[in-house]
Amino acid sequence: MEEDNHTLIYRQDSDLDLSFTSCTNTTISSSSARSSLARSSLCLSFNESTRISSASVPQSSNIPNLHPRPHRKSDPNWAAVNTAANLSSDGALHLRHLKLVRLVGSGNLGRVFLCRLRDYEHANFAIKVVDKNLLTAKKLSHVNTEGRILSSLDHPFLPTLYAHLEASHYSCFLIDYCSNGDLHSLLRKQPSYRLPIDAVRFYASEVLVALEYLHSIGIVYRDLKPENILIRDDGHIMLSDFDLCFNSEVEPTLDHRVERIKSRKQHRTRFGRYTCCNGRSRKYKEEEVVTEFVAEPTTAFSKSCVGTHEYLAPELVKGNGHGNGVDWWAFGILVYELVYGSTPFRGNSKESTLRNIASSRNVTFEDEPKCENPSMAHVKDLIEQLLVKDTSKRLGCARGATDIKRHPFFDGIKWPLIRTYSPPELRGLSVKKSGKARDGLVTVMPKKRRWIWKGLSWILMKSKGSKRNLNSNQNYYCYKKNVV
Ligand SMILES: Nc1ncnc2c1ncn2[C@@H]1O[C@H](COP(=O)(O)OP(=O)(O)OP(=O)(O)O)[C@@H](O)[C@H]1O
Repeated sequence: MEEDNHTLIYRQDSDLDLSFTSCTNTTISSSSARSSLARSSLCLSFNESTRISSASVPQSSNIPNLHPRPHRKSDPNWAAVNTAANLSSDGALHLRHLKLVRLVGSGNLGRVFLCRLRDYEHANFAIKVVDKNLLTAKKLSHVNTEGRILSSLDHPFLPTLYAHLEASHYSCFLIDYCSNGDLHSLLRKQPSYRLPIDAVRFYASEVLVALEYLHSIGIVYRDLKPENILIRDDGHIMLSDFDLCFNSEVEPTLDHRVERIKSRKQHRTRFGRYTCCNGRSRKYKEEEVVTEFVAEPTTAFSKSCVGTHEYLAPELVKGNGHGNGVDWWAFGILVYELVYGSTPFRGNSKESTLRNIASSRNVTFEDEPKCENPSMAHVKDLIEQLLVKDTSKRLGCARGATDIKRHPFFDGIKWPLIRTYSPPELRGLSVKKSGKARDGLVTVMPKKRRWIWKGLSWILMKSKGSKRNLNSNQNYYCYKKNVV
């Protein structure tokens, strides 16, 4: 048994719970079961032997020790798991501590069950059970990749690995349970399979932040699609399925960019009040140096053909090697699908879809009645900039999410506060209110509080005596370099 503060690795099969097999006939929960139309991921190995990046091959089957997880320290699920482990005679979590509730789905590698701790009914977990006897060496290496990556994550929009249990020929990962199923099933419940534009912005923003985190620790995800975006009970997302990821080096930088801002010049009057020049408001263009944190694995390189047909980037289809850009292409396809209910290059067969992606055909949008909503124009522009076939011109490839966040489609989003935004109200989505959520994506603060915040930030700026501010693009999560 190995244990650190956060993960308990069970190594003995003394309490092997054979209900993994007996549970398979249980009905799949409708909220979390994946729709039968879900698209399966593709993993071709014909290219892999030649020039695959060494970082993409799992070096060992061992899950490394976890780094501290500052963002989930106060998570009550951790407390429940630790309590169960501490009460055990050897201080370890075992399969016997868990009670399987029902099967929620099956994938390429294994089955996922909803489970609870036997002595604590209030916390739901998902356990992914992999029967290693049934897997080929290639699939086993995917399980190892998934385990290594899960053990390195610490982000609200990514799963927390509470325990990795090895029992006989089963490998089990205990992670967060997402009661609202996946975004693909949710999309199927909407009229014309489309989401309202504000809901698109909500999910796109959360996915963007999750991808930003993965890239900042050198992980290229490669399997972005609505099927892999799970929805937690509070309505926020959790990306899942890390078996197709690959690792790369990443060199973080702090970039300085000059931004022209509009401001109103103000003078202090002798009465001590603020007023505008000549009593009228005048706009001045000012320049401000904005410091941005950029950590994008621009040197990532792999030749394996993995992903899901409709979401594959052209460079991946052509098989000459690909890097970080495949995730930004897939992000463009995702946004398109959320807006239009289908993917832009889909053909009558998988082959014709691949041909459309590899062709020089650009993304097109269906004719719509004239729409007054400026967000529609913005979202189309965002999609066009992401679905650029030439990676050197594709938005995100050079500086990652930092550039994408500045796109007008995301105007008004306060990135550091993203977790506090209320999820959209959608058919088929049942959200447990935490009481802390803000209403709407672009929350307007009461006037009095706005002024207090402005005052505070002015005082902070003065006290630092610096002309350079970090703008809202800065990353607030704990950055870890090459932890995987
Ligand atoms: N944490 C979770 N909470 C709720 N449902 C989950 C969770 N993880 C997975 N599922 C569901 O279980 C099913 C299987 O998930 P899993 O990740 O094993 O398969 P998959 O995504 O098909 O994997 P692969 O793409 O490797 O075949 C999916 O329908 C998924 O929606």
